[in-house]
Amino acid sequence: MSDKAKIYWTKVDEAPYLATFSLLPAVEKFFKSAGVSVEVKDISVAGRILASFPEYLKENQRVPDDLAKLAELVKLPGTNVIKLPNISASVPQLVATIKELQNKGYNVPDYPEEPKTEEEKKIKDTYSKVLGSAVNPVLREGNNIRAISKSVKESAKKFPDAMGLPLKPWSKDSKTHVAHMSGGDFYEHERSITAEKPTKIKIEFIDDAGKPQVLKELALQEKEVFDGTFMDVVALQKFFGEEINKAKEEGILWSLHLKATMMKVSDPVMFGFAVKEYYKDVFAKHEQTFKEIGVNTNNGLADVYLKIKKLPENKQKEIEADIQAVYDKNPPLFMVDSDKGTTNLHMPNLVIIDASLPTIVRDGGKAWGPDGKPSDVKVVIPDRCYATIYKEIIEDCKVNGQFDRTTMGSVTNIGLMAMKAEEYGSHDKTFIAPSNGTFRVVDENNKAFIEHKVKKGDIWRGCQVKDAAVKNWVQIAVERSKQTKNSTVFWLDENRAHDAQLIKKVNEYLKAYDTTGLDIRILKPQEAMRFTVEKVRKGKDVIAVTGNALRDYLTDLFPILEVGTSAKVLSIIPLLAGGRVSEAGAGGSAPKHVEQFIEQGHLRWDSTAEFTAITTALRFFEEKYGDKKAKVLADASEIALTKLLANKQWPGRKPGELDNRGQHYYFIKYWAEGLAGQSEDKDLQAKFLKPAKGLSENESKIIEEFKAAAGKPANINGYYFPDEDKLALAMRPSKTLNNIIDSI
Ligand SMILES: NC(=O)C1=CN([C@@H]2O[C@H](COP(=O)(O)OP(=O)(O)OC[C@H]3O[C@@H](n4cnc5c(N)ncnc54)[C@H](OP(=O)(O)O)[C@@H]3O)[C@@H](O)[C@H]2O)C=CC1
Ligand SMILES: O=C(O)CCC(=O)C(=O)O
Ligand SMILES: [Mg+2]
Repeated sequence: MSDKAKIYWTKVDEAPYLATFSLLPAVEKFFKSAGVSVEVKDISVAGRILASFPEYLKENQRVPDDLAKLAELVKLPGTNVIKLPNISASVPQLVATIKELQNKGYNVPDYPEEPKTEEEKKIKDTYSKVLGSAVNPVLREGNNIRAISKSVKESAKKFPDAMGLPLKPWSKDSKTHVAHMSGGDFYEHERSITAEKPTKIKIEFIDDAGKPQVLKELALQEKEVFDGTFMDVVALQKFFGEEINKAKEEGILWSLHLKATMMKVSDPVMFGFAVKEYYKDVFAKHEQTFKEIGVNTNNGLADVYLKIKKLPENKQKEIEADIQAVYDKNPPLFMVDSDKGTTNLHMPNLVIIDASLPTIVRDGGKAWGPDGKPSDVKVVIPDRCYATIYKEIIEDCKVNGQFDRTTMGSVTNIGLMAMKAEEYGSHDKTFIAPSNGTFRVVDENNKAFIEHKVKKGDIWRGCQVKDAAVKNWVQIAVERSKQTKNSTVFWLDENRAHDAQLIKKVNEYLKAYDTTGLDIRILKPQEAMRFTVEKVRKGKDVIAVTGNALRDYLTDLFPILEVGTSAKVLSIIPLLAGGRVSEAGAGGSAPKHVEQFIEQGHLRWDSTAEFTAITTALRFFEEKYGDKKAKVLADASEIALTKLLANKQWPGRKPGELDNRGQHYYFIKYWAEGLAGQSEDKDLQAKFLKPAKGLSENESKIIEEFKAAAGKPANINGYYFPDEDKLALAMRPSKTLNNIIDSI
């Protein structure tokens, strides 16, 4: 194999980070046997913080900026990355990571929430680049193909209730429903243009006294789409208030579903308004105190609990009692952890719409209440751009009942996200109106093509999509449609300004292909959901071609319904420059799994997604360079996964059951057996004969060694920045297995 044979493996956070310590040592050995080397790149929150502040660290504590390096690499033609899910950090997560690093002797600066000096402003600015969705938009330099592989789908049909949690029945009289705004939202205010030629533009704010301020200058490429919109926060808060009252009358839980991680500037602010509204009696009574101690509602109720620690005990008690009184008056909140009293409004990163909505649909419209019991729930999704898709599927379930994993079809997603498309590019173009005034987007001649009159506090957001990204997205959609002959739906709404621009492009670019005999259509998101749900209920497969946010939403929703978890999804990003990113799954980093691992020594993280990413990364070498060894390795890894699924060897939820480490063992065993059993490549066959024999003969011994280590707390001395020596020991408890792997 050529010297290009390198795979970049990302070091991330939480459960997939832990899992890597067991899986990667074996993967490195297998890859090496085909001449493929593995280079680990650290994109964890802790790693990114350390890389951002070299001047604060001792020489031996400094680390390279791996994300910046990867950002360059994904723009080169031969780059092959295996990307695992990483944290898109909220402020509370960032602060917790900083604290952990400081406690371990890394002198990184505190996060200055309200910077006063120039130095503090600089620090906050640096941290803002670590916050939120800071990795994915940078690495995803291509559009996304997320699908469920045949073997995974087959296995879900065979074992419908054993993969993830089972689907629960819906009742026709479920009171669960989606509530969204009817005006004043991003949907209503959106304005959009397509640049006819390369154009320099400015986003500016002019206050009511006429004083202008330039917020951002940027250059649009030819045929690039730019849109601007805003959320009227007075309307938003009024909407929250009304829906809180209605949920009380309806006797159901109140829940809020946003994407405060990916939409790191706009959504925490919206979240903050919900906190202020739900706990408004507390905020009214303690307004002055909260101001003095610097409570920031965007960080959730947890920030109140954190900041009141500065107050005398009796004052703390009074505030805590006032918070309790709110629960007696208001509808019960959707809970994140009812045992610990953690609510939906505790922190902005706890309930994330892509993962939270599917579980409500999966659970028959029920969500956990403060009493620890499942209950009907009001699902509040303020903005209408995407709320209607969930409305549609929930109403459909009330009429047609729960889906059936044994018969339902599959939804593949072709998601637009290349070149920071749509919401991904909005972070540095989102602004909170500093006063009443006007946001204007002007061209070189100072001619405004977008103008929004706003009130103080309104949230203004700009997005872009480059023409090359859209062209590539249409191309992938057509290719997939041709390969599968499945109905292919572009989820675009002609009544949304941005979508109207995209519809023109899609219609134009489709003309370049012979689409005879294909079913390609453009439907509004709500209608697209109706169409898709109807098809999948009949066992038909559908291709959903969507923008960035719907990519995110649908790639958790359908996999969770179809196969129990988005961890079993195959994600490939064909990079525009010619390389490939194989993403592990479509879900996140499962923080609850880490908690369980630390407390009970059981890691329930399912690595199916990593296994599929291993295969697709190897296939890249096969497809691009015709590499035979990579092909043999890829074939064997695919067969290994099929065997693993046929034997139901994925992690159970409780200690004593197979966990992530055991799952890795079986994958490695089958992979080695596959290589030893094939004759396409004699070298590989010879190399794996002995390890395959060892892995097979020692099965019961290895499983015993795993069992001996299970069920006890795992001391890894940390969460965001654990002791990696301890972690390696905890994740590799079987000496017998380690010896076999080390001998390869
Ligand atoms: N690609 C990326 O980089 C992504 C990163 N994220 C980040 O992940 C974090 C957590 O996000 P959250 O919204 O809680 O979503 P997650 O997908 O991490 O978790 C939701 C639930 O899904 C289940 N789950 C997810 N992955 C697996 C797996 N591999 N094996 C078994 N179960 C799994 C778990 O269910 P149960 O607890 O019932 O076992 C988990 O609690 C956030 O910091 C977010 O920013 C989120 C999405 C994508
Ligand atoms: O970038 C992020 O914040 C997470 C994105 C996500 O959830 C996804 O891509 O599925
Ligand atoms: Mg997602």
